[in-house]
Amino acid sequence: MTGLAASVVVERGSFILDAELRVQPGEVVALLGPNGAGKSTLLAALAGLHRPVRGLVKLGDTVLDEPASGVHVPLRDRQVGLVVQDYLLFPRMSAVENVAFGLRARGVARAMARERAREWLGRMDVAEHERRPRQLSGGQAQRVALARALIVEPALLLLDEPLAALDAGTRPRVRAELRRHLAAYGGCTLVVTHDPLEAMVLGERIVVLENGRVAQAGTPAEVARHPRTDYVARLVGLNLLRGNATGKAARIADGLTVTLAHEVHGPVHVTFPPAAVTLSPRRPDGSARNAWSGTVEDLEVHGDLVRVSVGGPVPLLADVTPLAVAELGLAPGTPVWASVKATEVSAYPR
Ligand SMILES: Nc1ncnc2c1ncn2[C@@H]1O[C@H](COP(=O)(O)OP(=O)(O)OP(=O)(O)O)[C@@H](O)[C@H]1O
Repeated sequence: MTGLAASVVVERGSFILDAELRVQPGEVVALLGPNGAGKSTLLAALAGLHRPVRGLVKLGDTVLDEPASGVHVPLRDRQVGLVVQDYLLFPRMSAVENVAFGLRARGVARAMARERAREWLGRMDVAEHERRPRQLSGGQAQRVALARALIVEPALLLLDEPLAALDAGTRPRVRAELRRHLAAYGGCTLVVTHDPLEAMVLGERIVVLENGRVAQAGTPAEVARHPRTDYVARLVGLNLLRGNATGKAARIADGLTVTLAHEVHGPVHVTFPPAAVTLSPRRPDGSARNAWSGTVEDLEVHGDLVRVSVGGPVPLLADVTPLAVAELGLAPGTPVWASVKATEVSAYPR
C-alpha cells in the first residue's frame, strides 16, 4: 500500500486551499495551523465532503478524486474514518450502538460487535454505554465518536481537533490512549489541531498550513528547532529573523547584522530563544554579543519570568526575571539594549 497522496485545490468563496500532502501507511501526520488556515477544509476534502476543483487524491491504488477526469468518490464509499468537531453521532442509537455500527455494517454479529464496542468505550474512558448522544457531555460524545472511528480501522483516519471538547482532566489520558492506538494502527492518520503540544505528542510528522498553503513540514523536532514562519516561531517560543549570511555574520536589516557562532552563506533564518536575550540600559561590552537598541512595547507574565516585547529595528521577545524588570524599571516606552550571545543564535538556510 502506498498510503495517501493528495494534491488538492478547493475553493470556498474567496478562500482557496492549494495543498499537497502525503501520509505513509502507519504514519500519523499532525496538521497544524492558525484559525482559518484551511485545516478543516483540507480534511473535509479528503473525506469527500468538498470536491476539489483541481488535483488528485489517491488512497493506496484507489483514486478518490480527480476533477480532470470527473472522478469523485463520496464519503460513504471511501475507506475513511472521520471524526469532526460536531461529532455526527447517530442520535437515536445508544453510545454502544454508535460504536458497534461500523462493525455491524461489515457483517460482524451483533453480540460480538457490541462486545468490541464496549471494549473500545472502556479504552476511551466512557462508562455511559447505554446513553443516547444528547444525554452525553460534549467530551463524552467526542470520545464515543473517536471509538466509533477507530474500531473499524479504516485505511485513512481523519481526526479534526479530536480532543478539543475534553476538559483538562481527561485530555492527557485520552491523548495517551489515542497515541497508543495510533502507534499500533496500520492506516494513515491525519490529525488536525491548533495545539502545538498535541501536534508534537501525536504527530510523527507535522504539516503546517497557513493561508491555505503548506508553510512548513517536518518532524516535530525539525519544526521546533527550525521554524520557517512567524506563526511557527511563536508556537515554539523562538525569536525568528530573516537575513543574508556571509560566513559568521548575517545581515538582517539596514546596516544591522547578527554575529553567528558557525559559518553559513546565503539567505537564512536566524533564531534564538527569548531566555537567551539580556536587556540592559546601555550598550553591553563584548564582541561575541549581538546588541540592538529598541523600546519596550509590552510586558507579560510568562511562568516564573516576564516576557518583554521589544520593538525597534530588530523586534524580539526577551524573557527576564521580575527582579530585572524592577531593577531596569521596564515599562512600555522604556529604551533598552537587547543582546544575545552568538553561541545562542541558530542560523539555517531559508
Ligand atoms: N461555508 C463557507 N463558505 C465560504 N468560506 C468558508 C466557509 N467555511 C469556511 N470558509 C473559509 O474557509 C477558510 C478556511 O476555513 P477552515 O475552517 O478550513 O479553517 P481551519 O484552519 O480549520 O480553521 P479553525 O482552526 O478556525 O477551525 C476560512 O477563511 C473561512 O473563512
